[in-house]
Amino acid sequence: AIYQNFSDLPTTHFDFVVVGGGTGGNVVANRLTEHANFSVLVIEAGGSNEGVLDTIVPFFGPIASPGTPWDWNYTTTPQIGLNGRAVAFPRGRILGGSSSINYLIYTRGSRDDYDRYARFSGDLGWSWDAIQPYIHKNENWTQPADGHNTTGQFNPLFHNSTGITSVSLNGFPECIDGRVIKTTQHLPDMFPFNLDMNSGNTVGLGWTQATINKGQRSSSATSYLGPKFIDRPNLAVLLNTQVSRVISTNSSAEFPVFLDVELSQDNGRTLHVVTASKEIILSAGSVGTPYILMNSGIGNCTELALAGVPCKLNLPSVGKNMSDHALLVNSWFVNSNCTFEAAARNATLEQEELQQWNTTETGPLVATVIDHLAFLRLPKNASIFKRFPDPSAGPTSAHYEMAFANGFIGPLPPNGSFLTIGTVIASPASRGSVGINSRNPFDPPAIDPGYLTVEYDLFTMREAVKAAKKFLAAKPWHGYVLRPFGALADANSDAEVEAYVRNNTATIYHPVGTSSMTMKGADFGVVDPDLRVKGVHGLRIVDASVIPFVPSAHTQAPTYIFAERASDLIKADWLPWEGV
Ligand SMILES: Cc1cc2nc3c(=O)[nH]c(=O)nc-3n(C[C@H](O)[C@H](O)[C@H](O)COP(=O)(O)OP(=O)(O)OC[C@H]3O[C@@H](n4cnc5c(N)ncnc54)[C@H](O)[C@@H]3O)c2cc1C
Repeated sequence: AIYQNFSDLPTTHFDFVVVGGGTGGNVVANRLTEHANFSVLVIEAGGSNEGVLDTIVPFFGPIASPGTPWDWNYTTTPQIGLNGRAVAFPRGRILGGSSSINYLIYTRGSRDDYDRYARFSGDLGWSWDAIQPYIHKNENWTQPADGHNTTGQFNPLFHNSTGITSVSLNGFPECIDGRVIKTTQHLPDMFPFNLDMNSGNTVGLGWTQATINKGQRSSSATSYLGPKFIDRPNLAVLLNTQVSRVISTNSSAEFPVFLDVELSQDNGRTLHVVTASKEIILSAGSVGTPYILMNSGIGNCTELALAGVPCKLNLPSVGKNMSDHALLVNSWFVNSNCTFEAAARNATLEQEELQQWNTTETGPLVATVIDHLAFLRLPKNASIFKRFPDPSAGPTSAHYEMAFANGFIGPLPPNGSFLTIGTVIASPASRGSVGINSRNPFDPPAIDPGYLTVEYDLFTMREAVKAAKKFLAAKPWHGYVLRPFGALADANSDAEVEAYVRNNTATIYHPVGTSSMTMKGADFGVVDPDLRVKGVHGLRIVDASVIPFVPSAHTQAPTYIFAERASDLIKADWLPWEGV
């Protein structure tokens, strides 16, 4: 059941307490409550996702954040690599977490990404081959909303309908689709067509797959906590409740045991405690999880002391090692009346589209704004590799990504129709952190993603912009693309492109690694390969923060995959006789 008020909870004692009802947390809550003997409480800072239109209509993904009630509304620290700019850093604050406010793109990552996780953690269970059952447990492949013929747009060999979260191709064609695909035929060496970037090989250009169920967003709230599951008697979900700390009952012991969770429904004025008898699962995401650890005295003791927080366990990697995907939104004026702007500049048409979605769940609003993605590699002989090692996981991972949209993304300029190619550093070398400045857990953390602080990343984004220009110089775009929009118009020489990159780059919202998994016994990292927090008992982490390197992919599917395996690891510890 779902509870709004702490005082309505039938008990304050549960087997497992899951902190954060987001992407990873709701997977664990679902899988653990498959066992009638396990009681689970999920604590979520945000409110219900029910009826929140901006989080239901797939096309509205970009307006679900930033600056909305469903976003934590964080801002980064001033970024040296971005000429001192601080940028918005959205994180979902609503049941479903970031899976309720993201852009719905479904990409698993590459074989090399997972094989690197396995090597790095010393646990073969994280390898590409080993995680396949967890992809199946998560994915429910679904027909697109318009029921169109999907032959040639994906490879059915790599999909299945046995899982919980719906995934489909976009259910509405965009007017640029033909041109995008034709360009792969005109420039096959640089932009090869990839029938399915979820096959283990991400490289190439293909059709977007997205977490959409017949025209509606499929989030961890609508899927893992959907009607089939939410009424389980052993599952309780408490909304509008922020966890401030986890508390140990024997902090002087060599191995402190953390089983109490401190929480508040009024920003810290009133504090309550709930208790787990088996484990606390931290699933508060790449910002929330390390921040809860630090507020609990688990982190770099010197830094905790500066913030006035008494240290319980010196674990210096907490909050460090963040890798995120920097994004640059590049737009061009185009000669078309068939872009997003047609409706965005016409209130009547906009209303009709919403009406159509409302009545039949068809039309332009059933699709995410991105119709194609390309994951691409720098040439082997790129000059940067003389000075920097290749940070990608291997040949099936990309160095950079391009995301195609049939219009402008963001506040609309007064005139014109647009084409947008977002360029992304898919395998960045820069690293950032989540830090603590205050002993009040309800104050925001200090988020420093360190964008473009390594020269390799600047080079790669520069080459990505040049690649986008080459893409649009191909024949299919002749007569369609008119001219670059904004500062892109003046970005011609390498130096000018680099200046444009520093002045305009922000994030595509994929931070990972702030509670990184490392080998058992390693003297760095935050969790072991079974995702238990090093040096304590009672705490496990199940969210994107454990992923040691950002994959060559958008990060929701990897988070689901990690959480599905994590659920089996937890069951293996508490139900060993079931042989999971
Ligand atoms: C705007 C945006 C667009 C994105 N687009 C895409 C995309 O198109 N495709 C894709 O694959 N990925 C995308 N991502 C990334 C992807 O959604 C995330 O990587 C993934 O959802 C992270 O899952 P998580 O479980 O780690 O965290 P989350 O899903 O963010 O869950 C964390 C939960 O914990 C709660 N929480 C945090 N702190 C506390 C606390 N102290 N007390 C109680 N609750 C707390 C939060 O409110 C939240 O519900 C996007 C992300 C954003 C923000």
